[in-house]
Amino acid sequence: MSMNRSHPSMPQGPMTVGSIADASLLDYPFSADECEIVEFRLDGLLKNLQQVRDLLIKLKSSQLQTLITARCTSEGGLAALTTEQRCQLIGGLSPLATFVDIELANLEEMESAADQARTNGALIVASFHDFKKTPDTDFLRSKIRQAIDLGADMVKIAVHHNSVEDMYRCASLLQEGQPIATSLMGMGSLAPVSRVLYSQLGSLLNYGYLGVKETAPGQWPASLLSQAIRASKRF
Ligand SMILES: O=C1C[C@@](O)(C(=O)O)C[C@@H](O)[C@@H]1O
Repeated sequence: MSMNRSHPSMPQGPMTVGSIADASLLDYPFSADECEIVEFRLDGLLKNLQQVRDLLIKLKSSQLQTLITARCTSEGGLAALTTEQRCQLIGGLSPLATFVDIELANLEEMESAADQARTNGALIVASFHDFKKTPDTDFLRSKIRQAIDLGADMVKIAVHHNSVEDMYRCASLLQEGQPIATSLMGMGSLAPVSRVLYSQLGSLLNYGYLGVKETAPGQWPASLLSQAIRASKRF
C-alpha cells in the first residue's frame, strides 16, 4: 500500500463527517449542509446491510462522500465480529465507499480488505481510539508513524481528553504538521471545543452525529459542528 495525497477524494480542508450506527437513520434526509461525508458504522448496522448497500449506491451519485467501518469492540465497536467477518463486511461494500476506516491495530491482519478497497478506489483511513485517556505525545507520534509505515492514506486519532493539557498536547501535535493527512478529535467534555480547534489546525475528518444519538462521547450534532467549522478561520 502507499499513501495517496493526490487522490481526487482526498479532503483539501476540514470536512464534517455525520456518523450513523443505527438503522433508524437509514432513511435520514442527508444534506451537504449538515455533513460532507456520511460514516456507516457497519458494526451497528448488521441487520440492515442490504439497505446500507442501496443507500451507498444512492449516495454515490450525490454530492456526499461515504465512509465505511466495522469497528472492533476493543475500540468502541457495537458487535463482536471476527477479523474475517469484518474483512467480509468491508470487502462487500468498499467498491461503493469513498473511505474505508480500519483500526491501526488490525490493519496488517486486514490487509487483504484494505488492498481490495484501495483497488476499488477507496482511501484507507488507519484509526486509533482511546475512550479513557489521551496517551502521551510520543505514543501518539508512534501511531502516526505506524500509519505511514503501513501505507495508509490518512491517520485518524480519537482520544478522551481528561484535562485542558491533553487538548494543548493534541493541538501542538497538529500544529507541528504531520507527514500524512491527519484527523484528530477529543472525546468527553472537551470534545466539542477540541473538534472545532483541531479543524482550524488542519484535522480533516471531524465527526458529529446525525439524528439524536452520539456515536462517541461529546460529539456535536453534525449540523452544528459543520456550521462551527465553516464559521472558524484556519490558522
Ligand atoms: O472513529 C470514529 C470517531 C468517533 O469515535 C468520534 O470520536 O467521533 C466516532 C466513530 O463513529 C468514528 O468511527
